[in-house]
Amino acid sequence: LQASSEADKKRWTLNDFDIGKPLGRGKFGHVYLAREKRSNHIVALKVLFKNQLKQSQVEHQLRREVEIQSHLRHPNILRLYGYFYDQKRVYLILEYAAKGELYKELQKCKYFSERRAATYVASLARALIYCHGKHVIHRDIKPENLLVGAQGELKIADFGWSVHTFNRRRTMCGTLDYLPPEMVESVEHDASVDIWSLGVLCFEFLYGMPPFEAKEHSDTYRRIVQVDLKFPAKPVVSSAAKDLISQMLVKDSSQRLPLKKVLEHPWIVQNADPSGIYKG
Ligand SMILES: CC(C)NC(=O)[C@H]1CCC[C@H]1Nc1nc(Nc2ccc(C(=O)N(C)C3CCN(C)CC3)cc2)ncc1C(F)(F)F
Repeated sequence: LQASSEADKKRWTLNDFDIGKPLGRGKFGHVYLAREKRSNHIVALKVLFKNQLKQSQVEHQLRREVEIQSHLRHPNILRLYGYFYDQKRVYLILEYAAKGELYKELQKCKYFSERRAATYVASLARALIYCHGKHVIHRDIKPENLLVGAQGELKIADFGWSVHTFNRRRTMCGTLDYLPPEMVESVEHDASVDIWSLGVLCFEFLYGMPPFEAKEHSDTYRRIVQVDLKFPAKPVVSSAAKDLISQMLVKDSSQRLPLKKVLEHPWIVQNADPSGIYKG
């Protein structure tokens, strides 16, 4: 698509696109496969209803997130090419991830092999190092927010909702599982919240469930703030993987393993495919 410096330099309209099949439902509307007519470029078109955005007071957050997202350029971060709106809807022109939603793949496989998990964790660590380098945090990296590109590469695709779910609303409806202690206790937090969430994600990749899961929210809260980390006996997971997870799920955010050190951890070095692509 027209690589403009600002996503909104080009005035896009619906007429610029042929709309294809629906890809599924996002929180505030549907996502469609679409083709930009001039370039024949395939994209995903996310349609958000203005009245729903208004009801949930997310318009300004969406605007800020679109602003951030349109300036991020990384192979493991889903591109936002631009946006436009009409009377009732906002349309986001997004990169199409050909292999769909990672959480569905995780549900299907139950849990991933150590090589697959390590490859994904390494590519996410690289994406987060890039984001932190641009002072962008809260890339809400739970499985539901990860998509898979045509070559099997992971794409962080959460823009918008991480800010939305991140504030008090997340404690109302979104999953708590990924919240680090300082967010559960709603005290100051910084980029190290993403190290915690990556640790939670690594655990869920290997065991098929997040580490502090509990029936009641109050129990999940308690398990998080107490860092009640227990590794199940099954499936069998290497001690190197458990060591890495234990160094990321640390209550004191300043003591969490820095992302650069995550990439140097023996478990990652020995298991992650350097290309960031899991070849099975
Ligand atoms: C991160 C965010 C929270 N999630 C989302 O936005 C979700 C909400 C709905 C779709 C997805 N959003 C996107 N999805 C894709 N690709 C894609 C998705 C699904 C399939 C798939 O498995 N089917 C169509 C299958 C095909 C088989 N049938 C049976 C079921 C659906 C294949 C490719 N690319 C970009 C986006 C994006 F993000 F740009 F919008």
